[in-house]
Parts: sequence; structure tokens; C-alpha cells
Amino acid sequence: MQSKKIKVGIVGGTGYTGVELLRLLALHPDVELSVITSRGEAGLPVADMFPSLRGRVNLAFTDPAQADLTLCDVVFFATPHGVAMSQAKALVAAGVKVIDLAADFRLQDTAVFEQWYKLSHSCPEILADAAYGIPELYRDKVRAAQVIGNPGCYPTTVLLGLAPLLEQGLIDLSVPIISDSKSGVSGAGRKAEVATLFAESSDNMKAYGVAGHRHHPEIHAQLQQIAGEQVQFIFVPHLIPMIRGMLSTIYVKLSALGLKTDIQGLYEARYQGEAFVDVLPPGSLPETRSVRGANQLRLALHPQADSGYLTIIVVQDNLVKGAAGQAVQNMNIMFDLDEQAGLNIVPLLP
Ligand SMILES: NC(=O)C1=CN([C@@H]2O[C@H](COP(=O)(O)OP(=O)(O)OC[C@H]3O[C@@H](n4cnc5c(N)ncnc54)[C@H](OP(=O)(O)O)[C@@H]3O)[C@@H](O)[C@H]2O)C=CC1
Ligand SMILES: CC(=O)N[C@@H](CCC(=O)OP(=O)(O)O)C(=O)O
Repeated sequence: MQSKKIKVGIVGGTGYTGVELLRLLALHPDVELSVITSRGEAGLPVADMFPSLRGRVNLAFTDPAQADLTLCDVVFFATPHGVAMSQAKALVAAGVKVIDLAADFRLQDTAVFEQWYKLSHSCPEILADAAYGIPELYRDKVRAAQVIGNPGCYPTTVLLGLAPLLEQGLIDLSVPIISDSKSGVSGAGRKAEVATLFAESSDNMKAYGVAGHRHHPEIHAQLQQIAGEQVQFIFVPHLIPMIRGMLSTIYVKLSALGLKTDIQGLYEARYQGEAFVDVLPPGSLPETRSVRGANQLRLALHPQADSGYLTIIVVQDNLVKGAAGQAVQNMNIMFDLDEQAGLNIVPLLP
């Protein structure tokens, strides 16, 4: 455990994941917020833009071009894809840890990254040493890493929903795994977009990215990594009229061994001691409001006796376990802090 406070920088403090990082870190016992950037709001007190932080965050936004991030111990990038990788080399050289909430350090195959993000990777050598930031799957790698690729929001639900089965080889992989996933509109960020206008997204529900979504290659690569073999995967995201929250319904065909296994017992054993993954009792129907505002993922298992399929329902808050909360969890591990520091939050209900 270290006794000095960790100096934290946040690049992209005016976006949804940026303000969520501020909310969590403002009460973190081991953190000193040092720099919060905005290109458009430099000089403005953070609490003037976000009154929810009055009395909690006393800094003003700094222009990222003027910010000396090398004075920080860790920098979170809550920015669009491509920003973190443009600064990672200098920060790593200065001994600063980097946690990117975008996709720059998630996909080890740079050709796949370039295909989906239309950016060429500027620091593949740093990518090669980066850890994929789901602690429940890669805690030791996270602890040792200087750079974290924090996962996309959808991937966390699908990967934690499937890991126990994949690790034990209990899925019939001759047929595709299917995830039907739904997100609240804050998943699209704070930037202006027609699809997230109130008149477009409220009282409405729609699928999108059916022909291809950039989280498909991220999830697919990780599924194959965990399974150690080829996996077929179908992914359909949906936009639903909520501000925050995400629900994935995952369908898998169990293998012969899977059909004979106590799946509920397997999941309970796999996630025992994991504070942020909750395996609900048999028959439960997870609700997004049971995790709102908290770094919590809850899941329930529904065996379909007639077909040999298992349905797994997973919920999380896209901005917390799906983004900023998981990023803070990763920081805690990287700095050998209590993994739950700053994250002991009871979800907000109703
Ligand atoms: N929203 C979600 O649920 C999730 C988001 N993510 C990922 O996290 C990242 C941030 O998402 P989110 O907070 O929703 O996005 P927003 O669009 O809400 O915010 C983006 C932030 O980045 C800043 N920014 C934009 N361009 C640059 C730049 N070139 N240099 C420095 N700062 C820049 C903006 O600030 P300003 O213009 O003031 O400088 C703004 O604060 C994205 O990569 C997103 O894909 C990941 C998981 C979930
Ligand atoms: C509702 C909505 O629009 N969600 C976003 C995903 C948010 C996320 O995790 O994005 P990154 O991979 O970009 O970090 C989307 O589908 O594009």
C-alpha cells in the first residue's frame, strides 16, 4: 500500500465518462485530482459546469495543450479513440501510468484496430505491453501493466457473462454464441448526435450496428482468448430510452459436459470473492436499476431444458462498471490500493 496520495490527471473532463471519473475520484481516499482538461472550457471551474461537484472538486479545466501530464502518477483518457495513443509514449517514458477508456489499447491486432477505427496505430510497442482492463479476468496483468485498455461497455457484460463457461469448455462451440445487448443513450457520449436527441431516443427502441459493430471484434478476440479456440459470435446492440444502464441477454448451447454441470454452482464459485460481480439466485431477472451508479455487474442464469441452451442475463451501469468505475478499479490494482477504494457505492433506486 502506498501512503502518498496519487496525483491523477483526466483528459476529457467534460464528457460523460470524464464527469463520472470525477464523481468517483472526488471521494477516493488515496487520490489527489491534479489536472482535468477541456479544449473548449479551459479556465472554467469544474463545478460551474457540473454543479453536482460543487464543494467536491475545486479545480478548473485546463487546456490539454497547456497541461503538464508528466507530473501525474496516472492519467485517465476519457476521450475519443486515438487521443491516448498520441500521448502514451511520452507519458510512459516519464513513468506515468495510462488508463485509456477508449479503444487504443484494447485490440492486440493492429490491422483489426485500423479496420474498425480508421486510425493507424501509433505505438504498437506500448500496445503489446498493455493489459485489457477487466480485473476479474486479468488481475495479475493489470497489476503489472503501465498502460490499460479499459474495455468497451458492451464487452464487459458479455465477457464476464461467459467466462466461467468458456474457461471450463462447457459451451458447444459448433454453433454461434449470441448476445442481444441494450444500452442507455449515455453510452453514445455527450457529443451532439441526432440519434440521442430526446425526440429521437425517448419512447423508442431500435437495434443498430447489426451489420457490424466495433465491439464485435473486441468481444470476439477475447472470447477466443479465454476459450483457447475458435468461437462464432453474433452481436446485436440496441439503443433504449434510458439515460444509463445496459442489459445483455446471451444465448449459448451447452456441451454434453455443460449439460451435466451445476452451472449455478460453477458461477458462484468462479466469482466468489469478486466484490463487483454478483451471481443472482436461480430464476432471478436482473434489472438495470439494481446497478445504477455503482461499479456492479449482476447476472442470472436461465437453463432452457428443452433446447439444451442456457440464457445468461447480465446488467451493469455502462458509465460505471462499463467505463469509469472499472477504470478506477484498474487504478486501485495498479497502485496496490484496496480494490474497492472509492467504489463502495449502493446503487440508486428507484
Ligand atoms: N459513454 C459510455 O458509456 C462509454 C464510453 N467509452 C469510451 O470512453 C471515451 C469517452 O466517452 P464519453 O465520455 O462517453 O465521450 P464524450 O463525447 O461524452 O466526451 C469526450 C471528451 O473528450 C474530450 N475530447 C474530445 N476530443 C479531444 C481531443 N482531441 N483531445 C483531448 N480531449 C478531447 C471532450 O472534451 P473537450 O471537447 O471539452 O476537450 C470530452 O470531454 C470514448 O472513447 C468512449 O468510446 C467507453 C465505455 C463506455
Ligand atoms: C449507445 C451507444 O451508442 N453506445 C456506444 C458504445 C459505447 C462504448 O463503450 O464505446 P467505445 O467502444 O467507443 O468506448 C456505441 O455503440 O457506439
